[in-house]
Order: sequence, then structure tokens, then C-alpha cells
Amino acid sequence: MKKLAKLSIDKSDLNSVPFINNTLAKGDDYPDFDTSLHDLRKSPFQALIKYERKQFSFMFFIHITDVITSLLSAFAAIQLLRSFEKTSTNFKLIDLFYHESTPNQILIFTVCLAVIIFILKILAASLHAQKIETEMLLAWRIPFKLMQSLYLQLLKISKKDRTQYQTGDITNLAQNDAKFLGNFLAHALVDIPVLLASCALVMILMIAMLGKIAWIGFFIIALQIPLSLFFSWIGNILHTEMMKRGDKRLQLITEWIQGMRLVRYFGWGKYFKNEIHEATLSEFLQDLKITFKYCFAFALTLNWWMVVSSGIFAGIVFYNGDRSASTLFAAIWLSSILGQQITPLPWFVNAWSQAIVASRRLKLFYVARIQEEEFLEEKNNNYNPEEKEIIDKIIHNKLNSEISISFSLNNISLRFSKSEPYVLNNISVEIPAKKTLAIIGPVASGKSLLIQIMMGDITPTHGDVHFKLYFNDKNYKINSLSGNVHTSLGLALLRAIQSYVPQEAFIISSSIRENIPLKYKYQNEYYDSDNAIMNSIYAASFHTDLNEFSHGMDTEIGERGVNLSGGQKQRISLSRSSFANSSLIFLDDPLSAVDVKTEKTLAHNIFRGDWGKGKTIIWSTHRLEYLKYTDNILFLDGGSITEFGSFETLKANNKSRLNQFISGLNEHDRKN
Ligand SMILES: Nc1ncnc2c1ncn2[C@@H]1O[C@H](COP(=O)(O)OP(=O)(O)OP(=O)(O)O)[C@@H](O)[C@H]1O
Repeated sequence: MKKLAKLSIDKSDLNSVPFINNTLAKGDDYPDFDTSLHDLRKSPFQALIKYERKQFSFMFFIHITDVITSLLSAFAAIQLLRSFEKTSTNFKLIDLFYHESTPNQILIFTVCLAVIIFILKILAASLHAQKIETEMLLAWRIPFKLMQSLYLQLLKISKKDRTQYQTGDITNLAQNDAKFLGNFLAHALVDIPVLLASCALVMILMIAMLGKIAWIGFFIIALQIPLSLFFSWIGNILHTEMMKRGDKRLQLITEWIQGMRLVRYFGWGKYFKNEIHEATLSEFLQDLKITFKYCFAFALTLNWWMVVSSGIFAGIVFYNGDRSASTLFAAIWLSSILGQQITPLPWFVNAWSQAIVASRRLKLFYVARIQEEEFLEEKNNNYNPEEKEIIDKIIHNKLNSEISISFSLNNISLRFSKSEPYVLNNISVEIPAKKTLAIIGPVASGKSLLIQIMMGDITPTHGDVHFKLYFNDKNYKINSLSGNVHTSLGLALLRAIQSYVPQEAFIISSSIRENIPLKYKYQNEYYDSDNAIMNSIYAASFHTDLNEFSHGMDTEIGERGVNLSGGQKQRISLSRSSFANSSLIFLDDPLSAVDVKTEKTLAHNIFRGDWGKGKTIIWSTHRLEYLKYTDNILFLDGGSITEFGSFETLKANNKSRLNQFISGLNEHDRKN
């Protein structure tokens, strides 16, 4: 498995990235994410047609020319046949050429026609090849663009709306829906108008050659329309159900992979196996229904031209029409061309129903609110030009000054929906710059949520979080900047200066070196010097572990860090914060999996060493030993502040919740 993973992410493949990018960029007219999100929310289907309209027009032009060329060659072939018969009364052209013609002239004429047919066929084939090339580009580019926008939407989606989607749903959207939509647009969209146009042309030719008898053929062909509509309706129902079943299976597989260890230890293997078996089976049965429908429709359409030509023959016999070889040949050939045009109809209908379902499902995901949409209008600050310049510099990491930040939380309350209770109530607190705040309290008291509100990740239901940034850049008259966290600019500013260590470490399947700066390393090219990475490894007390690894910093740590212990993952996550050297550090209980000795070193490095020096640190913790290192402690219980103050003040008060909490823990320790 590991070998397979290594093969699939061979980094030398990245050398081909510029080539792929250049190819995909040919005629790329996609706007930026904000503009495209607006269009995608109305209809992904229409948005993609809008962005690829030049390619579609090009394909239409090529395809229709290809069809006209094929028809001209058919027309020439019929003329060829008639030149041998010399009996035609239908065609003035033939009369013109053959009336008094000698055998030699007929020979020259037929040879010329044969050459023309050959050239037309070559032309049609080369046009067709060009169309296939563009089709292939679109079949890759459309899912690729959809995947990019899904990724950006996921990055921005509001926390409240994100909870509606499971990993399986999103995987299915990116994997299947994007592909279905791309498939239809690339391979079928243009073919439908071409099909109509070419059918019209063939029909004109049939009337010209076969007269009123051709209408019998048209009537038989027209029977395909209600049949196709019927199959499309069934396809839509079957396909919607198929995608739902796909979501379910992918959800199960994700859960299964994530919980593999527990599934094994608890002996739940059989249960999961049955669940996945049932989900796959139900998807398979649905696929069978779809395939059956498709085969039936395809077989019917594929052979329909025979019914059409039989109908025309019957008409010729019934109306005693022209039974010459060229007329019969024209009836067969033109019916087969008409049949060819409508052969892909069931496929179109199938792909169309898949694309409509995919577009509807994608639209639902795009209409999910993004974070910025939760910000209230009046919260947006009006910055003057100088402030805007400074903001721009901070965001792009170009300000020549150390930055520090303070917070002011005013009556923060939070609930996830109107039907749910508040999980945070009226939180008001001042957090001075360059100081440390510890947030403690029982489980589920709201510590992580408060941190996420301060980080700008969740918008509170009521209340504001104001920040003030301090800097000292000689180029500017001002040396501080204030604003609201929950604005686009506030969020961008915070993200430029903060680092965050979550409860559960996020590890990418790569080497330790790549995991710390979290930037992908191109072959033979290092983004960041090893020294900076090594220093952060020392700060996070990971160096002794590193010595144990045979490949040092280049050790691959497997998917989600499977080759590491919980404490090792936490320390990799911590070393990222040290590496970032950010002015604002959020630590959400990151020491829960480390031993007492490592905890001591880490607490010392963070709160007493260079790592946290002059930084504003917000630390949520259940470990009370090192609270003495912090400047302020906030005690949360049931989403409300029950206590706030310095360690000394709270410790001196015998009745403080902190003391009760500590003695409660000691009591618990004694009993155990
Ligand atoms: N997305 C969500 N939707 C609904 N409720 C949520 C959501 N996220 C958290 N909660 C609820 O908010 C409450 C506080 O959660 P939070 O994660 O902040 O607790 P905590 O104090 O950090 O807990 P712990 O000490 O266990 O980490 C919990 O009751 C939790 O169920």
C-alpha cells in the first residue's frame, strides 16, 4: 500500500505540472472565485456554458462543418451512382452533365466525383479529430475547475453550514458530480444543436431525392422524441437515487478508514463489512437499472434507421415511386445518416439527466453560506488610505515592525440555530497585547468555541470582538489600527499574524520537513532553511524523537501521521506554531497527549522562552500545573464566565472556582 502511495505521488511528476497547466489554460475564460461563486449559485450548468462559450462555439462550428462535409460526400456518392444509370430525371445537374455526354466524359466525371468524395472524407475526419481534441480538453478542465471552486468554497464555508455536509457528500461532489457535468458539457452539449441542424439538412436532402415519400421516414424518426423524453424522465429519477446511494457508500468508507483501528479493536469489522456490502449492493442494483434502461434505449435507437428505410421502401412500393438503384441507395444511405445522427440520443439523454442532477447537487453546496456572508454590513470598518496601505502590508507580510495585538470581547453569545440553546452567553473580556490568557473549565463548557470566535472562524450570534494592532513603522504617522475580527479585513489581518494549534493535530502524508512549514517541496528545492525547521523542532521538544527516525526530517510519516504517536503528532503541530513565529498564538489544549516531563519543557518553552515572548497567547487547557505562567485566567462554565483574574488573585481566594476545580481534581486523584 505504501509502495502504491509512493508511486502515485512521485514528486518527479510535478515537473509536468507547467505543461498540464499550459494545456488546461488554453482559452481559459473563468473569472475569479467570488464572481464565479455568484454564477455557480444560480446554476453550475449555465455558469460553465458561459465560461466555455468560445470553446463551445468553436466545437459547434467544426462539428457542423464536419456534418455538412459528410452530407456533401453522400450527395456526391449518389451522383456517382446516377452517372452510371444516366436515367435520372430528378436532377437538373445530372441532365446538364450527361445529356449528350460521351463515355469518356462520364468516366472523367465519375473519377472527379470519387476524388471529391475522398477529399471530403479526409476533411471530415480531420475536423472530427480537432473536435475530439477540444472535447478532451473540456472533459478535463471542467471537473478540474469545479474541483478548484469546491475546494475554495470548502475553505470559506461558514462553520454553521459546513456541519450539514459529510466528507462522503463532498468527495462525491468533487469526484462524480463534477465529472458527470464535465462529461455532458464536453461530449454532448454541442452535439445536440448539431444533431438538430444535421437532421434538418438530411431531411432537406431526402425530400430533394425521394420526394414526399421521405415524410414517411420523418414520421418514423419523430417517434424517437417522446421515447427519448420518457427515457430522460426515468433517467433523472434513477440517477438522483444513484447519487444518494453513492454518498452513503463514500460516507461509510470514510468512517471505516478513519476508525479502522477502533473497528479492529472493538470487533466491529463484521458490522461495517455488512453495511458497506449493503451500500455497494444497493448502488450496484441501481446501476443495473440505469444500464438496463440505457441498453434498451440504445438498442432501439441504433436500429431505428432500418425501420426508417423499411418505411420508405414500403412508401415507394405503395405510391409506385422511382425504384432505381440510386433512389433505393439514397433511401438507405440517407436513412442511415439520419439514424446515425440520432443514435447517440439515449446517451445524450442519459448524460443530460446525470448533468442536471449533478448541477442541482453542486448548486446546493455552492449556496451554502461562506464566512464573509455571516458578517453584518455595519461591522465593516471604513479605513483611511494610510490604514489601508498598512493593512495591505501586514496581510502581505511586508510591514517593517514587530506587531502585537489586543482583544476586546463585548457580550459574545453563540447558538448554532434558533432551535438550539446558547452555547456561549454574554462573554465580555479584555485581553491585553503581549499577554497570555488561559481558558479553563469543564468539558463542553465552550472553550474551543470561544477560541474559534476570537480567531474569526465562527461569527457570534450576538456581540463583537474588537482587536487593536500595535506596530512601530517609521513610515507611518499612526502606530495602531483597530477593527472588528468578523469583517473581511479583520479576518485577513488576523490570518496574517496568527498561528493555531488545534486539539487534534492535522498531519499531511509527507515528510516531517514538509509537515512543519506545510508547504509542498518541489524536487531539489527547499522553501525554508533547515535551520528554521530544526529550531522549531527543538522548541516543540521533538528533537529526541527525530533522532530515533532513520531518515531524520525526511522520514515519511504516512497518511494522517499513522506512523506517529498522539504526542508526536501534537508536537509536530506545535512546532508549526513555533516555526510561524506569529504575534498571536491560539493553543487549543495541545498538551493533552504529552508526558509530564515533555509538558514541563513545552510549557516552559512557550510561556517562558522565545517562542511566546512578546506574543499574545490564548490557551485553552485542562492541565492546571502551568497556569501560573499565564497572565490571566478565564473560567468558563456552561458557556458563561464564572471567574476572571490572575493566577495569584484566584489562588488567594479560597472560594474561587479555580481552587475548587484544583481541589476537586486532587480529590479525584486521591480516590483513584
Ligand atoms: N457545530 C456545532 N453545532 C452544535 N453544537 C456545537 C457545535 N460545536 C460545538 N457545539 C457544542 O458547543 C458546546 C461547547 O463545545 P466546545 O467544543 O467549545 O467545548 P470545550 O469546552 O472546548 O470542550 P472540551 O474541553 O471537551 O474540549 C458543546 O456542548 C458542543 O456540543
